Amino acid sequence: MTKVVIIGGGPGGYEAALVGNQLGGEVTLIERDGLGGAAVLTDCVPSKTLVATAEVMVRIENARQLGLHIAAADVSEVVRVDLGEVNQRVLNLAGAQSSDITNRLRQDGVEIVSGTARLEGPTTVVASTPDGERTYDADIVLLATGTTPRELPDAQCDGERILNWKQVYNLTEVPERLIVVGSGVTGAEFASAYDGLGCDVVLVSSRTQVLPGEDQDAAAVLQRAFERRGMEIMSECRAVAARREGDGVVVTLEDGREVHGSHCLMAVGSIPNSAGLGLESVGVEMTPSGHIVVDRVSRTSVRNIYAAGDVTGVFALASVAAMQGRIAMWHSLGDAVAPLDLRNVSSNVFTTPEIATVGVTQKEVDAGEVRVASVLLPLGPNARSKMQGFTDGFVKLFCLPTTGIIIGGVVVAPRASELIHSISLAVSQRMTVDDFSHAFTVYPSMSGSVAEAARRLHHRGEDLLTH
Ligand SMILES: Cc1cc2nc3c(=O)[nH]c(=O)nc-3n(C[C@H](O)[C@H](O)[C@H](O)COP(=O)(O)OP(=O)(O)OC[C@H]3O[C@@H](n4cnc5c(N)ncnc54)[C@H](O)[C@@H]3O)c2cc1C
Ligand SMILES: NC(=O)c1ccc[n+]([C@@H]2O[C@H](COP(=O)([O-])OP(=O)(O)OC[C@H]3O[C@@H](n4cnc5c(N)ncnc54)[C@H](O)[C@@H]3O)[C@@H](O)[C@H]2O)c1
Repeated sequence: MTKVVIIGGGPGGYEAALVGNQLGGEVTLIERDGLGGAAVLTDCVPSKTLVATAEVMVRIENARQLGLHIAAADVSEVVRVDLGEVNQRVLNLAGAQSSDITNRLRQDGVEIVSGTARLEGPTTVVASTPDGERTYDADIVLLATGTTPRELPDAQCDGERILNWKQVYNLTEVPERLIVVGSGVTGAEFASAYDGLGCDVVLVSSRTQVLPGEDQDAAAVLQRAFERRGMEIMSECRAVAARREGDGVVVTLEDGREVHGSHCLMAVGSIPNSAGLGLESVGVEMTPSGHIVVDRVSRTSVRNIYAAGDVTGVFALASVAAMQGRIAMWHSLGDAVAPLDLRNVSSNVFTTPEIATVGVTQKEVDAGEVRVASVLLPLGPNARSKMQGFTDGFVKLFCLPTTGIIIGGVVVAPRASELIHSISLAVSQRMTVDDFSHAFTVYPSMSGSVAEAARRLHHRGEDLLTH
Protein backbone atom coordinates (compact mmCIF):
# COMPACT_ATOMS: atom_id res chain seq x y z
CA MET A 1 0.00 0.00 0.00
CA THR A 2 1.19 3.52 -0.75
CA LYS A 3 1.72 5.45 2.47
CA VAL A 4 0.42 9.00 2.23
CA VAL A 5 1.16 11.52 4.98
CA ILE A 6 -0.72 14.82 4.86
CA ILE A 7 0.34 17.78 6.99
CA GLY A 8 -2.56 20.18 7.61
CA GLY A 9 -6.26 19.39 7.87
CA GLY A 10 -7.84 22.35 6.04
CA PRO A 11 -9.64 21.93 2.69
CA GLY A 12 -6.31 21.28 0.94
CA GLY A 13 -5.50 18.46 3.37
CA TYR A 14 -8.84 16.85 4.21
CA GLU A 15 -10.18 16.74 0.66
CA ALA A 16 -6.90 15.10 -0.38
CA ALA A 17 -7.24 12.59 2.45
CA LEU A 18 -10.66 11.52 1.13
CA VAL A 19 -9.33 11.01 -2.39
CA GLY A 20 -6.12 9.37 -1.19
CA ASN A 21 -8.16 6.89 0.79
CA GLN A 22 -10.58 6.30 -2.10
CA LEU A 23 -7.64 5.44 -4.35
CA GLY A 24 -6.34 2.84 -1.91
CA GLY A 25 -3.64 4.85 -0.15
CA GLU A 26 -2.87 4.33 3.54
CA VAL A 27 -3.53 7.90 4.64
CA THR A 28 -2.32 9.63 7.81
CA LEU A 29 -3.35 13.25 8.36
CA ILE A 30 -1.51 15.34 10.94
CA GLU A 31 -3.26 18.50 12.12
CA ARG A 32 -2.36 20.72 15.05
CA ASP A 33 -5.58 22.70 15.62
CA GLY A 34 -8.58 20.76 14.36
CA LEU A 35 -9.99 19.18 11.21
CA GLY A 36 -11.35 21.65 8.70
CA GLY A 37 -8.31 23.80 9.37
CA ALA A 38 -8.38 27.56 9.47
CA ALA A 39 -11.04 27.54 6.74
CA VAL A 40 -13.57 25.88 9.02
CA LEU A 41 -12.41 26.93 12.48
CA THR A 42 -11.36 30.56 12.16
CA ASP A 43 -11.58 32.00 8.65
CA CYS A 44 -14.07 31.10 5.95
CA VAL A 45 -16.88 29.37 7.85
CA PRO A 46 -16.98 31.68 10.91
CA SER A 47 -16.82 34.86 8.83
CA LYS A 48 -19.64 33.74 6.55
CA THR A 49 -21.75 32.77 9.54
CA LEU A 50 -21.24 36.24 11.01
CA VAL A 51 -22.12 37.75 7.62
CA ALA A 52 -25.39 35.77 7.62
CA THR A 53 -26.50 37.56 10.81
CA ALA A 54 -25.34 40.96 9.55
CA GLU A 55 -27.29 40.46 6.31
CA VAL A 56 -30.53 40.05 8.25
CA MET A 57 -29.88 43.32 10.09
CA VAL A 58 -29.32 45.15 6.78
CA ARG A 59 -32.54 43.67 5.41
CA ILE A 60 -34.46 44.85 8.47
CA GLU A 61 -32.97 48.30 8.05
CA ASN A 62 -33.96 48.39 4.38
CA ALA A 63 -37.49 47.18 5.16
CA ARG A 64 -38.63 50.82 5.48
CA GLN A 65 -38.38 51.21 1.70
CA LEU A 66 -40.82 48.33 1.32
CA GLY A 67 -43.52 49.93 3.41
CA LEU A 68 -42.69 48.28 6.73
CA HIS A 69 -42.54 50.69 9.61
CA ILE A 70 -39.98 50.22 12.32
CA ALA A 71 -41.05 52.15 15.37
CA ALA A 72 -37.67 53.74 15.99
CA ALA A 73 -35.28 56.11 14.28
CA ASP A 74 -32.55 53.50 14.43
CA VAL A 75 -32.96 49.74 13.98
CA SER A 76 -30.64 49.12 16.92
CA GLU A 77 -33.36 50.53 19.19
CA VAL A 78 -35.72 47.67 18.30
CA VAL A 79 -33.35 44.85 17.42
CA ARG A 80 -30.60 44.28 19.94
CA VAL A 81 -27.58 42.43 18.59
CA ASP A 82 -26.32 40.04 21.23
CA LEU A 83 -22.83 39.61 19.83
CA GLY A 84 -21.91 37.10 22.51
CA GLU A 85 -24.78 34.88 21.32
CA VAL A 86 -24.01 35.52 17.66
CA ASN A 87 -20.36 34.55 18.19
CA GLN A 88 -21.29 31.49 20.23
CA ARG A 89 -23.47 30.35 17.31
CA VAL A 90 -20.56 31.03 14.94
CA LEU A 91 -18.16 28.95 17.05
CA ASN A 92 -20.67 26.14 17.60
CA LEU A 93 -21.32 25.92 13.88
CA ALA A 94 -17.59 25.86 13.10
CA GLY A 95 -17.00 23.20 15.76
CA ALA A 96 -19.85 21.06 14.42
CA GLN A 97 -18.51 21.34 10.87
CA SER A 98 -15.07 20.30 12.09
CA SER A 99 -16.58 17.28 13.89
CA ASP A 100 -18.50 16.26 10.75
CA ILE A 101 -15.25 16.30 8.76
CA THR A 102 -13.41 14.36 11.49
CA ASN A 103 -16.13 11.69 11.57
CA ARG A 104 -16.21 11.39 7.80
CA LEU A 105 -12.42 10.89 7.63
CA ARG A 106 -12.45 8.39 10.50
CA GLN A 107 -15.27 6.41 8.87
CA ASP A 108 -13.24 6.27 5.68
CA GLY A 109 -10.28 4.87 7.61
CA VAL A 110 -7.96 7.89 7.55
CA GLU A 111 -5.59 7.93 10.54
CA ILE A 112 -5.90 11.33 12.22
CA VAL A 113 -3.02 12.55 14.36
CA SER A 114 -3.29 15.57 16.63
CA GLY A 115 0.05 17.31 16.51
CA THR A 116 2.51 19.56 14.75
CA ALA A 117 4.46 17.93 11.95
CA ARG A 118 7.78 18.52 10.23
CA LEU A 119 9.86 16.73 7.62
CA GLU A 120 13.02 14.95 8.73
CA GLY A 121 13.69 13.73 5.23
CA PRO A 122 11.72 13.47 1.99
CA THR A 123 10.07 10.27 3.23
CA THR A 124 10.09 10.84 6.98
CA VAL A 125 7.56 12.96 8.85
CA VAL A 126 7.79 13.60 12.58
CA ALA A 127 4.76 14.71 14.56
CA SER A 128 5.02 16.38 17.97
CA THR A 129 1.92 15.13 19.74
CA PRO A 130 0.69 15.47 23.34
CA ASP A 131 2.08 11.93 23.84
CA GLY A 132 5.52 12.77 22.49
CA GLU A 133 7.14 12.53 19.07
CA ARG A 134 5.94 10.00 16.50
CA THR A 135 7.69 9.19 13.24
CA TYR A 136 5.91 8.24 10.02
CA ASP A 137 7.35 6.76 6.83
CA ALA A 138 5.78 8.25 3.76
CA ASP A 139 5.85 7.34 0.09
CA ILE A 140 3.92 10.52 -0.64
CA VAL A 141 3.84 13.70 1.46
CA LEU A 142 1.28 16.47 0.98
CA LEU A 143 1.96 19.85 2.59
CA ALA A 144 -1.27 21.79 3.19
CA THR A 145 -0.36 24.00 6.12
CA GLY A 146 -2.17 27.22 5.15
CA THR A 147 -1.27 30.70 6.33
CA THR A 148 -1.24 32.93 9.43
CA PRO A 149 -2.46 36.55 9.70
CA ARG A 150 0.31 39.05 8.99
CA GLU A 151 1.04 41.44 11.85
CA LEU A 152 2.62 44.87 11.64
CA PRO A 153 5.60 45.09 14.03
CA ASP A 154 4.08 48.07 15.86
CA ALA A 155 0.50 46.80 15.87
CA GLN A 156 0.65 43.54 17.75
CA CYS A 157 -2.76 41.94 18.24
CA ASP A 158 -3.77 41.47 21.89
CA GLY A 159 -6.99 39.57 21.24
CA GLU A 160 -9.04 42.16 23.15
CA ARG A 161 -9.02 45.47 21.33
CA ILE A 162 -6.37 45.03 18.65
CA LEU A 163 -7.60 41.95 16.85
CA ASN A 164 -6.89 39.78 13.87
CA TRP A 165 -9.80 38.08 12.08
CA LYS A 166 -9.42 34.89 14.13
CA GLN A 167 -9.87 36.76 17.42
CA VAL A 168 -13.05 38.70 16.71
CA TYR A 169 -15.25 35.84 17.90
CA ASN A 170 -14.21 36.56 21.51
CA LEU A 171 -16.19 39.80 21.41
CA THR A 172 -19.38 39.82 23.43
CA GLU A 173 -20.52 43.34 22.53
CA VAL A 174 -20.64 45.13 19.21
CA PRO A 175 -17.64 47.50 19.16
CA GLU A 176 -18.63 51.14 19.38
CA ARG A 177 -16.17 52.21 16.72
CA LEU A 178 -14.18 49.63 14.82
CA ILE A 179 -11.14 50.61 12.79
CA VAL A 180 -10.58 48.02 10.06
CA VAL A 181 -7.06 48.22 8.65
CA GLY A 182 -6.80 46.79 5.13
CA SER A 183 -9.48 46.86 2.45
CA GLY A 184 -8.72 43.55 0.73
CA VAL A 185 -11.42 40.88 0.71
CA THR A 186 -11.05 40.13 4.44
CA GLY A 187 -11.13 43.79 5.49
CA ALA A 188 -14.07 44.60 3.21
CA GLU A 189 -16.12 41.60 4.42
CA PHE A 190 -15.63 42.41 8.10
CA ALA A 191 -16.21 46.15 7.54
CA SER A 192 -19.47 45.30 5.78
CA ALA A 193 -20.55 42.80 8.46
CA TYR A 194 -19.85 45.04 11.46
CA ASP A 195 -21.44 48.00 9.71
CA GLY A 196 -24.51 45.80 9.22
CA LEU A 197 -24.49 44.91 12.91
CA GLY A 198 -24.77 48.59 13.77
CA CYS A 199 -21.13 49.33 14.50
CA ASP A 200 -19.50 52.61 13.53
CA VAL A 201 -16.79 51.46 11.07
CA VAL A 202 -13.69 53.29 9.83
CA LEU A 203 -11.95 51.51 6.96
CA VAL A 204 -8.26 52.32 6.49
CA SER A 205 -7.56 51.55 2.85
CA SER A 206 -4.07 51.74 1.38
CA ARG A 207 -5.45 52.31 -2.13
CA THR A 208 -7.72 54.84 -3.80
CA GLN A 209 -10.55 52.32 -3.81
CA VAL A 210 -11.53 49.34 -1.65
CA LEU A 211 -10.86 45.80 -2.94
CA PRO A 212 -7.81 46.62 -5.09
CA GLY A 213 -7.55 43.01 -6.27
CA GLU A 214 -11.14 42.78 -7.54
CA ASP A 215 -13.02 44.10 -10.57
CA GLN A 216 -12.77 47.88 -10.23
CA ASP A 217 -16.31 48.60 -11.47
CA ALA A 218 -17.57 46.24 -8.76
CA ALA A 219 -15.30 47.77 -6.12
CA ALA A 220 -16.63 51.24 -7.04
CA VAL A 221 -20.22 50.06 -6.43
CA LEU A 222 -19.23 48.62 -3.06
CA GLN A 223 -17.35 51.75 -2.05
CA ARG A 224 -20.43 53.87 -2.86
CA ALA A 225 -22.66 51.47 -0.90
CA PHE A 226 -20.30 51.64 2.10
CA GLU A 227 -20.20 55.44 1.99
CA ARG A 228 -23.98 55.71 1.63
CA ARG A 229 -24.38 53.60 4.75
CA GLY A 230 -22.17 56.05 6.62
CA MET A 231 -18.92 54.13 6.73
CA GLU A 232 -15.83 56.32 6.90
CA ILE A 233 -13.31 55.21 4.28
CA MET A 234 -9.82 56.63 4.67
CA SER A 235 -8.33 56.09 1.21
CA GLU A 236 -4.64 56.00 0.36
CA CYS A 237 -3.74 55.62 4.03
CA ARG A 238 -1.36 53.10 5.48
CA ALA A 239 -1.41 52.19 9.14
CA VAL A 240 2.02 51.91 10.76
CA ALA A 241 1.07 51.28 14.38
CA ALA A 242 -1.80 50.52 16.74
CA ARG A 243 -1.79 50.90 20.51
CA ARG A 244 -4.19 50.62 23.42
CA GLU A 245 -5.14 53.86 25.09
CA GLY A 246 -7.59 53.77 27.97
CA ASP A 247 -10.73 51.96 26.83
CA GLY A 248 -9.85 52.32 23.19
CA VAL A 249 -7.24 52.03 20.49
CA VAL A 250 -5.26 54.52 18.48
CA VAL A 251 -4.10 53.67 14.98
CA THR A 252 -1.24 55.77 13.63
CA LEU A 253 -1.08 56.36 9.90
CA GLU A 254 2.04 56.75 7.79
CA ASP A 255 1.43 60.51 7.48
CA GLY A 256 1.34 60.87 11.28
CA ARG A 257 -2.43 61.21 11.66
CA GLU A 258 -4.12 59.23 14.41
CA VAL A 259 -7.44 57.41 14.19
CA HIS A 260 -9.28 56.72 17.44
CA GLY A 261 -11.66 53.82 17.97
CA SER A 262 -12.86 51.32 20.53
CA HIS A 263 -11.36 48.35 18.64
CA CYS A 264 -9.12 47.71 15.67
CA LEU A 265 -9.19 44.78 13.25
CA MET A 266 -5.97 44.12 11.37
CA ALA A 267 -6.65 42.65 7.91
CA VAL A 268 -3.32 43.29 6.21
CA GLY A 269 -2.81 39.92 4.55
CA SER A 270 -1.27 36.57 5.51
CA ILE A 271 2.06 34.81 5.63
CA PRO A 272 2.51 31.15 4.60
CA ASN A 273 2.97 28.46 7.27
CA SER A 274 6.16 27.10 5.75
CA ALA A 275 8.71 27.92 8.45
CA GLY A 276 9.73 25.09 10.77
CA LEU A 277 8.54 22.38 8.37
CA GLY A 278 12.08 21.33 7.47
CA LEU A 279 11.56 22.30 3.82
CA GLU A 280 15.04 23.75 3.30
CA SER A 281 16.70 20.58 4.57
CA VAL A 282 14.88 18.38 2.03
CA GLY A 283 15.22 20.90 -0.81
CA VAL A 284 11.60 22.00 -1.33
CA GLU A 285 11.75 25.22 -3.36
CA MET A 286 10.02 28.29 -1.95
CA THR A 287 9.39 31.81 -3.23
CA PRO A 288 11.00 34.80 -1.44
CA SER A 289 7.67 35.25 0.41
CA GLY A 290 7.92 31.69 1.79
CA HIS A 291 5.20 30.14 -0.41
CA ILE A 292 5.89 26.62 -1.67
CA VAL A 293 6.45 26.48 -5.42
CA VAL A 294 4.15 23.95 -7.14
CA ASP A 295 3.24 23.06 -10.70
CA ARG A 296 -0.31 22.56 -11.96
CA VAL A 297 -0.48 19.02 -10.59
CA SER A 298 0.62 20.21 -7.13
CA ARG A 299 4.20 18.81 -7.37
CA THR A 300 6.94 20.61 -5.45
CA SER A 301 10.60 20.51 -6.48
CA VAL A 302 11.01 17.22 -4.55
CA ARG A 303 9.66 14.17 -6.39
CA ASN A 304 7.39 12.63 -3.73
CA ILE A 305 6.39 15.87 -2.00
CA TYR A 306 3.25 17.71 -3.07
CA ALA A 307 1.68 20.91 -1.73
CA ALA A 308 -1.82 22.36 -1.83
CA GLY A 309 -3.77 25.37 -0.65
CA ASP A 310 -2.82 28.78 0.68
CA VAL A 311 0.74 27.74 1.51
CA THR A 312 1.36 27.57 -2.25
CA GLY A 313 0.08 31.15 -2.82
CA VAL A 314 -1.70 30.05 -5.99
CA PHE A 315 -5.21 31.42 -5.26
CA ALA A 316 -6.28 31.75 -1.63
CA LEU A 317 -9.66 30.05 -1.84
CA ALA A 318 -11.01 27.00 -0.07
CA SER A 319 -12.24 25.59 -3.39
CA VAL A 320 -8.82 25.94 -5.01
CA ALA A 321 -7.07 24.42 -1.97
CA ALA A 322 -9.42 21.43 -2.13
CA MET A 323 -8.87 20.98 -5.86
CA GLN A 324 -5.07 21.22 -5.52
CA GLY A 325 -5.22 18.59 -2.77
CA ARG A 326 -7.37 16.22 -4.85
CA ILE A 327 -5.12 16.74 -7.89
CA ALA A 328 -2.07 15.87 -5.77
CA MET A 329 -3.67 12.53 -4.87
CA TRP A 330 -4.93 11.77 -8.38
CA HIS A 331 -1.46 12.46 -9.73
CA SER A 332 0.62 10.71 -7.06
CA LEU A 333 -1.63 7.65 -6.86
CA GLY A 334 -1.83 7.21 -10.63
CA ASP A 335 -5.43 8.21 -11.34
CA ALA A 336 -6.62 10.27 -14.32
CA VAL A 337 -5.81 13.90 -13.67
CA ALA A 338 -6.29 17.25 -15.38
CA PRO A 339 -3.93 20.05 -14.32
CA LEU A 340 -5.37 22.88 -12.22
CA ASP A 341 -7.18 25.38 -14.46
CA LEU A 342 -7.64 28.73 -12.75
CA ARG A 343 -9.66 30.13 -15.66
CA ASN A 344 -12.74 28.34 -14.37
CA VAL A 345 -12.49 29.39 -10.72
CA SER A 346 -15.44 31.35 -9.36
CA SER A 347 -15.20 33.37 -6.16
CA ASN A 348 -17.31 35.72 -4.12
CA VAL A 349 -16.79 38.65 -1.80
CA PHE A 350 -19.43 38.33 0.92
CA THR A 351 -20.20 42.02 1.39
CA THR A 352 -23.54 43.83 0.99
CA PRO A 353 -23.96 43.68 -1.98
CA GLU A 354 -21.94 40.58 -2.85
CA ILE A 355 -19.39 40.57 -5.67
CA ALA A 356 -18.95 37.33 -7.59
CA THR A 357 -16.48 36.72 -10.38
CA VAL A 358 -15.44 33.94 -12.73
CA GLY A 359 -12.91 33.58 -15.52
CA VAL A 360 -11.24 36.44 -17.35
CA THR A 361 -10.90 39.68 -15.41
CA GLN A 362 -11.21 43.33 -16.44
CA LYS A 363 -7.56 43.75 -15.37
CA GLU A 364 -6.45 41.14 -17.94
CA VAL A 365 -8.60 42.81 -20.59
CA ASP A 366 -7.24 46.29 -19.80
CA ALA A 367 -3.68 44.95 -19.86
CA GLY A 368 -4.32 43.66 -23.40
CA GLU A 369 -3.79 40.03 -22.34
CA VAL A 370 -7.06 38.97 -23.92
CA ARG A 371 -9.32 40.53 -26.55
CA VAL A 372 -12.97 40.46 -25.62
CA ALA A 373 -16.35 41.90 -26.29
CA SER A 374 -18.03 42.84 -23.05
CA VAL A 375 -21.15 44.34 -21.63
CA LEU A 376 -21.97 45.87 -18.26
CA LEU A 377 -25.67 45.78 -17.50
CA PRO A 378 -26.84 47.68 -14.41
CA LEU A 379 -29.35 45.78 -12.28
CA GLY A 380 -31.28 48.92 -11.27
CA PRO A 381 -33.83 48.59 -14.13
CA ASN A 382 -34.39 44.87 -13.46
CA ALA A 383 -38.00 44.34 -12.28
CA ARG A 384 -37.04 41.99 -9.44
CA SER A 385 -34.36 44.43 -8.23
CA LYS A 386 -36.97 47.18 -8.06
CA MET A 387 -39.42 44.93 -6.18
CA GLN A 388 -36.76 44.10 -3.63
CA GLY A 389 -35.67 47.71 -3.29
CA PHE A 390 -32.20 46.93 -4.60
CA THR A 391 -30.58 49.67 -6.66
CA ASP A 392 -26.84 48.88 -6.75
CA GLY A 393 -25.16 46.27 -8.82
CA PHE A 394 -24.64 44.99 -12.30
CA VAL A 395 -23.89 41.99 -14.48
CA LYS A 396 -20.75 42.10 -16.61
CA LEU A 397 -20.00 39.49 -19.24
CA PHE A 398 -16.88 38.88 -21.31
CA CYS A 399 -16.96 36.83 -24.51
CA LEU A 400 -14.57 36.17 -27.37
CA PRO A 401 -15.34 38.69 -30.14
CA THR A 402 -15.35 36.22 -33.02
CA THR A 403 -17.04 33.15 -31.59
CA GLY A 404 -19.09 34.70 -28.77
CA ILE A 405 -17.79 32.08 -26.33
CA ILE A 406 -18.32 33.31 -22.76
CA ILE A 407 -14.99 33.53 -20.95
CA GLY A 408 -15.79 35.46 -17.80
CA GLY A 409 -18.20 37.51 -15.80
CA VAL A 410 -18.86 39.60 -12.73
CA VAL A 411 -22.11 39.91 -10.78
CA VAL A 412 -22.68 42.55 -8.11
CA ALA A 413 -25.96 41.80 -6.36
CA PRO A 414 -27.51 40.27 -3.28
CA ARG A 415 -26.68 36.54 -3.51
CA ALA A 416 -24.27 37.12 -6.40
CA SER A 417 -22.58 33.98 -5.08
CA GLU A 418 -25.56 31.99 -6.38
CA LEU A 419 -26.14 34.00 -9.58
CA ILE A 420 -22.58 33.48 -10.79
CA HIS A 421 -23.09 29.75 -11.17
CA SER A 422 -24.76 29.96 -14.58
CA ILE A 423 -21.88 32.07 -15.90
CA SER A 424 -19.43 29.68 -14.30
CA LEU A 425 -21.10 26.80 -16.12
CA ALA A 426 -21.00 28.74 -19.39
CA VAL A 427 -17.27 29.43 -18.95
CA SER A 428 -16.41 25.81 -18.13
CA GLN A 429 -18.57 24.46 -20.98
CA ARG A 430 -17.34 27.12 -23.45
CA MET A 431 -20.93 28.15 -24.15
CA THR A 432 -21.64 30.99 -26.58
CA VAL A 433 -23.66 34.08 -25.68
CA ASP A 434 -26.40 32.87 -28.04
CA ASP A 435 -26.60 29.40 -26.42
CA PHE A 436 -26.70 31.09 -23.04
CA SER A 437 -29.38 33.66 -23.84
CA HIS A 438 -31.70 31.12 -25.48
CA ALA A 439 -32.30 29.34 -22.17
CA PHE A 440 -35.42 30.43 -20.28
CA THR A 441 -35.06 32.44 -17.10
CA VAL A 442 -37.77 33.01 -14.54
CA TYR A 443 -39.64 36.33 -14.73
CA PRO A 444 -39.08 38.38 -12.67
CA SER A 445 -35.57 37.40 -11.61
CA MET A 446 -32.07 38.79 -11.41
CA SER A 447 -30.92 35.89 -13.55
CA GLY A 448 -33.06 37.47 -16.29
CA SER A 449 -30.42 40.22 -16.40
CA VAL A 450 -27.64 37.67 -16.75
CA ALA A 451 -29.38 36.27 -19.84
CA GLU A 452 -30.08 39.82 -21.07
CA ALA A 453 -26.37 40.67 -20.80
CA ALA A 454 -25.60 37.67 -23.02
CA ARG A 455 -28.30 38.77 -25.49
CA ARG A 456 -26.72 42.22 -25.72
CA LEU A 457 -23.53 40.56 -26.90
CA HIS A 458 -25.27 39.00 -29.92
CA HIS A 459 -24.02 41.82 -32.17
CA ARG A 460 -20.70 42.07 -30.45
CA GLY A 461 -17.89 44.35 -31.39
CA GLU A 462 -14.47 43.91 -29.90
CA ASP A 463 -13.98 45.81 -26.65
CA LEU A 464 -17.57 46.97 -26.71
CA LEU A 465 -18.43 48.00 -23.18
CA THR A 466 -22.03 49.08 -22.76
CA HIS A 467 -22.92 50.90 -19.57
C1 LIG B 1 -11.39 35.78 6.92
C2 LIG B 1 -11.30 34.84 5.76
C3 LIG B 1 -12.44 34.47 5.09
C4 LIG B 1 -12.37 33.59 4.01
N1 LIG B 1 -13.51 33.27 3.35
C5 LIG B 1 -13.46 32.44 2.30
C6 LIG B 1 -14.63 32.11 1.57
O1 LIG B 1 -15.71 32.59 1.88
N2 LIG B 1 -14.53 31.23 0.54
C7 LIG B 1 -13.33 30.69 0.18
O2 LIG B 1 -13.28 29.91 -0.78
N3 LIG B 1 -12.19 30.99 0.84
C8 LIG B 1 -12.24 31.86 1.88
N4 LIG B 1 -11.10 32.18 2.55
C9 LIG B 1 -9.84 31.54 2.15
C10 LIG B 1 -9.80 30.12 2.74
O3 LIG B 1 -10.03 30.17 4.11
C11 LIG B 1 -8.44 29.50 2.45
O4 LIG B 1 -8.20 29.55 1.07
C12 LIG B 1 -8.39 28.07 2.95
O5 LIG B 1 -8.45 28.04 4.33
C13 LIG B 1 -7.11 27.37 2.49
O6 LIG B 1 -7.12 26.05 2.93
P1 LIG B 1 -5.76 25.29 3.31
O7 LIG B 1 -6.12 23.87 3.41
O8 LIG B 1 -4.70 25.69 2.39
O9 LIG B 1 -5.33 25.87 4.70
P2 LIG B 1 -6.03 26.10 6.12
O10 LIG B 1 -7.50 26.11 6.04
O11 LIG B 1 -5.34 27.30 6.65
O12 LIG B 1 -5.59 24.82 6.96
C14 LIG B 1 -4.25 24.55 7.24
C15 LIG B 1 -4.16 23.77 8.51
O13 LIG B 1 -2.83 23.28 8.67
C16 LIG B 1 -2.51 23.31 10.04
N5 LIG B 1 -1.05 23.29 10.18
C17 LIG B 1 -0.17 24.25 9.82
N6 LIG B 1 1.09 23.85 10.06
C18 LIG B 1 1.01 22.61 10.60
C19 LIG B 1 1.97 21.67 11.04
N7 LIG B 1 3.27 21.93 10.99
N8 LIG B 1 1.53 20.49 11.53
C20 LIG B 1 0.19 20.21 11.59
N9 LIG B 1 -0.74 21.06 11.17
C21 LIG B 1 -0.35 22.24 10.67
C22 LIG B 1 -3.15 24.59 10.53
O14 LIG B 1 -3.34 24.54 11.93
C23 LIG B 1 -4.45 24.59 9.77
O15 LIG B 1 -5.47 23.99 10.51
C24 LIG B 1 -11.12 33.07 3.61
C25 LIG B 1 -9.96 33.46 4.27
C26 LIG B 1 -10.04 34.34 5.34
C27 LIG B 1 -8.78 34.77 6.04
N1 LIG C 1 -14.82 35.45 0.32
C1 LIG C 1 -13.67 34.88 0.10
O1 LIG C 1 -13.54 33.99 -0.72
C2 LIG C 1 -12.46 35.35 0.84
C3 LIG C 1 -12.56 36.11 2.00
C4 LIG C 1 -11.40 36.54 2.61
C5 LIG C 1 -10.17 36.21 2.07
N2 LIG C 1 -10.14 35.45 0.94
C6 LIG C 1 -8.88 35.10 0.29
O2 LIG C 1 -7.79 35.52 1.03
C7 LIG C 1 -6.92 36.31 0.22
C8 LIG C 1 -6.27 37.34 1.08
O3 LIG C 1 -7.20 38.38 1.36
P1 LIG C 1 -6.92 39.43 2.50
O4 LIG C 1 -7.89 40.51 2.36
O5 LIG C 1 -6.82 38.73 3.81
O6 LIG C 1 -5.44 39.92 2.20
P2 LIG C 1 -4.90 40.84 1.01
O7 LIG C 1 -3.43 40.72 1.07
O8 LIG C 1 -5.57 40.55 -0.25
O9 LIG C 1 -5.34 42.31 1.44
C9 LIG C 1 -4.71 43.02 2.45
C10 LIG C 1 -4.88 44.49 2.14
O10 LIG C 1 -4.31 45.24 3.20
C11 LIG C 1 -3.60 46.30 2.65
N3 LIG C 1 -2.56 46.69 3.62
C12 LIG C 1 -1.41 46.04 3.91
N4 LIG C 1 -0.73 46.71 4.86
C13 LIG C 1 -1.49 47.78 5.18
C14 LIG C 1 -1.32 48.85 6.10
N5 LIG C 1 -0.25 48.93 6.87
N6 LIG C 1 -2.30 49.79 6.19
C15 LIG C 1 -3.41 49.72 5.41
N7 LIG C 1 -3.61 48.73 4.51
C16 LIG C 1 -2.66 47.77 4.42
C17 LIG C 1 -3.02 45.77 1.36
O11 LIG C 1 -2.69 46.82 0.48
C18 LIG C 1 -4.17 44.92 0.86
O12 LIG C 1 -5.06 45.67 0.07
C19 LIG C 1 -7.80 36.88 -0.88
O13 LIG C 1 -7.10 37.05 -2.08
C20 LIG C 1 -8.85 35.83 -1.06
O14 LIG C 1 -8.45 34.94 -2.06
C21 LIG C 1 -11.24 35.02 0.33
